[in-house]
Amino acid sequence: MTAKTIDGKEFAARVRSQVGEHVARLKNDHGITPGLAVVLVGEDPASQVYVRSKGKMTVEVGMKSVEHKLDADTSEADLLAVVEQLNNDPEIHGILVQLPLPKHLNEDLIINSISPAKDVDGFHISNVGLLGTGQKSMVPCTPLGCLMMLRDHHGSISGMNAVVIGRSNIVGKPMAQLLLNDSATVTIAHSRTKDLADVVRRADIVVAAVGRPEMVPGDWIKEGATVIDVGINRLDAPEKGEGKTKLVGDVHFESCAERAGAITPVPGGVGPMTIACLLANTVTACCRANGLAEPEGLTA
Ligand SMILES: NC(=O)C1=CN([C@@H]2O[C@H](COP(=O)(O)OP(=O)(O)OC[C@H]3O[C@@H](n4cnc5c(N)ncnc54)[C@H](OP(=O)(O)O)[C@@H]3O)[C@@H](O)[C@H]2O)C=CC1
Ligand SMILES: Nc1nc(=O)c2c([nH]1)NC[C@@H]1CN(c3ccc(C(=O)N[C@@H](CCC(=O)O)C(=O)O)cc3)C=[N+]21
Repeated sequence: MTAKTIDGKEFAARVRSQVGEHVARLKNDHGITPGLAVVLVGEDPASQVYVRSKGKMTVEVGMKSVEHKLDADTSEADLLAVVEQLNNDPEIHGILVQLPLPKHLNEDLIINSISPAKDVDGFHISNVGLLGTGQKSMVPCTPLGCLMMLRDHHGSISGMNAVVIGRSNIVGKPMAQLLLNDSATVTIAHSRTKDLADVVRRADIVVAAVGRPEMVPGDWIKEGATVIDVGINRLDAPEKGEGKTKLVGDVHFESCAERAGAITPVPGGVGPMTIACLLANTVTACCRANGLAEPEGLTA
């Protein structure tokens, strides 16, 4: 079997155009412009890539975009003050604090200082709890993007065997929760999992969120399975020229594509969907803040 490549770039463009329509309606009918604030502390290169394309796309869909770039040695008190100011700013509906934060800052403390209603990353403890109990919440963008692609491809994933490789709070765990809420049978694998190959071989859906370049080989993939590759790994690519780099995922694309039924590429898969879902979450947050009907199809 040769897999269908799920075009995340194209899917994300569709989601963004839906978001754009909602933004236009909010402006025309209610005089409201959704606003998204991104806070970046220090200069993590992966984060910078993300912040750059995010800012561009926020403006493209007609939303207000605010960026706070703080020095790597910013104190916890100063960062908390920035978050507090954004919490109280009526023109800001979504707040994202870029992770990872420099070591001297307590990530949990900072994340939980964001107003849950503005927590468009869905990382605040009350959003995590709401998602875990199947209540309306802000849903983390990367897992939400993965879920949208799975629903689009399969219609329903009810009863399917899903394996999530990785158990981080930002990807693996919320991904497993969303799959479970859609009635998949979910296994979460991690670095202590025994016989990972055999675990993955049972999966109808494989979501790889490990952070290890091309770790999942094709011979782990059940014939016809759907493979969602969350990994973003930047490698040196001397074959492209001196000093050049390339992005690869956590799955070995060519060999997995030979066995899978469908697969997401890197780049152009989950990454663009993450940003589209961030914009979708900001519109959702804005509608909720104003007591307006929220967009359909853009939430879990
Ligand atoms: N496309 C996008 O929008 C996004 C992409 N990413 C990418 O997704 C990947 C994962 O990110 P994130 O969840 O933050 O990463 P973390 O490093 O926080 O988590 C990685 C997880 O993978 C597990 N793991 C590590 N090695 C192995 C192994 N050999 N076998 C099985 N499991 C293993 C770890 O297990 P343990 O818990 O036991 O240590 C851990 O649970 C990265 O490549 C990241 O760049 C992240 C966010 C957004
Ligand atoms: N609070 C917080 N929320 C996040 O969601 C968050 C974060 N911190 N820290 C960093 C990770 C990483 N992340 C990416 C999002 C999009 C792409 C993306 O669009 N990637 C493009 C490629 C971009 C390129 O060419 O470099 C693609 O896959 O096609 C990548 C990575 C969000 N993260």
